[in-house]
Amino acid sequence: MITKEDVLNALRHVEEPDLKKDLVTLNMIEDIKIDGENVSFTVVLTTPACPLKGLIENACRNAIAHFISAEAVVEVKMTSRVTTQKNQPLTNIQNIILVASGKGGVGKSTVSANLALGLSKTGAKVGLIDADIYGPSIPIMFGLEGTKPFAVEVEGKTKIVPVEKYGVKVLSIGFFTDPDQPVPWRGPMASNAVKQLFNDAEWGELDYLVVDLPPGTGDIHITLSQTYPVAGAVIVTTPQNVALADTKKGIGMFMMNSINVPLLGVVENMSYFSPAELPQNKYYIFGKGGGRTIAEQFNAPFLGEIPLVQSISEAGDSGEPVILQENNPLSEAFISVAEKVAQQISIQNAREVKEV
Ligand SMILES: Nc1ncnc2c1ncn2[C@@H]1O[C@H](COP(=O)(O)OP(=O)(O)OP(=O)(O)O)[C@@H](O)[C@H]1O
Repeated sequence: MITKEDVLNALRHVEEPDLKKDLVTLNMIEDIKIDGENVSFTVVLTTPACPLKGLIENACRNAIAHFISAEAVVEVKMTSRVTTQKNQPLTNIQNIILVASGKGGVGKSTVSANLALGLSKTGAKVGLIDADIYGPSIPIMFGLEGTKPFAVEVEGKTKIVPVEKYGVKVLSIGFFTDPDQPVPWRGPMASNAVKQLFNDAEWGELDYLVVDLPPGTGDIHITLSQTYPVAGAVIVTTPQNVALADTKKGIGMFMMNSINVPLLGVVENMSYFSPAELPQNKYYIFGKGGGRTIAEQFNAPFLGEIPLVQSISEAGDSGEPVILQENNPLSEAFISVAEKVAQQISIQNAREVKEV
């Protein structure tokens, strides 16, 4: 007769590849049911975006077959509970992800939009803050130009309600400014406006809150990093030397002692040009491999290459980010970036728990 103990003992042989501990020690096994030869249980992953889902499921099946019985009929249910950063004061927001770049125009907003949607596609609850005070482009990318969010009263306080589009809750500094009027932001004024998007909004429960920062290094970066415990920063760069030089400065800022934000990794955007009529051709017009080299220099994960393709810019301009297109290799490239970011956060959170 198979017992729950047998199942747990077998699953002690399955290691979570990123967290380097077995699934039982990590409390990832729940709801074990046994009926004769039928065994079922749930594996609780640390993110729905887990790229190792299939691998872990197979390892569980093999462990039951090997350590209990090859005759057992195994049902593995996969679910997830996103782990949280320690000391997170915004109790309903589990992980804040900053998306930054050394230079402007490298595709930071494009990556932010597709990253938020990629995380949401895998089943996570996701919010997106557009904190790019110099050129908020998220309203255009989400087809939300001219949108004015509602306000609600929550426990006697007025709160802004983020606008929900494609399953992601969005707030942009652009919802509160006139697109035709320049706003001469003073440093503290800009930081306070961005902080309001965090504190004075009714976000509800979020697994991930992606923040599209202004380009470069400035007040907003410092204020946010020092006010909220940020899960980490995703750095977007293009492969040219001029972009890479500024990228190093951007990364350097997050690594300063007073800021100390973990690097979740580097995304190289506009890695090569592929014409629509010859999609298999790759032209490395800005040089090759710069993003990967920078990631290696800072000992950070390389999260992927995104080509320069007309449809990415068209999708952004038309308010439907490219990741929404099914069976498009570009969508897959962005989903892979989202999975790797979620994976890095899980690793980071597991490390923090150990250190507490
Ligand atoms: N991989 C790509 N292929 C084609 N066009 C792209 C790609 N990435 C970004 N773009 C286009 O380049 C322009 C700039 O991109 P985006 O607004 O994302 O950059 P940014 O770094 O956020 O800029 P800013 O400095 O203004 O904040 C947009 O028109 C966008 O659609």
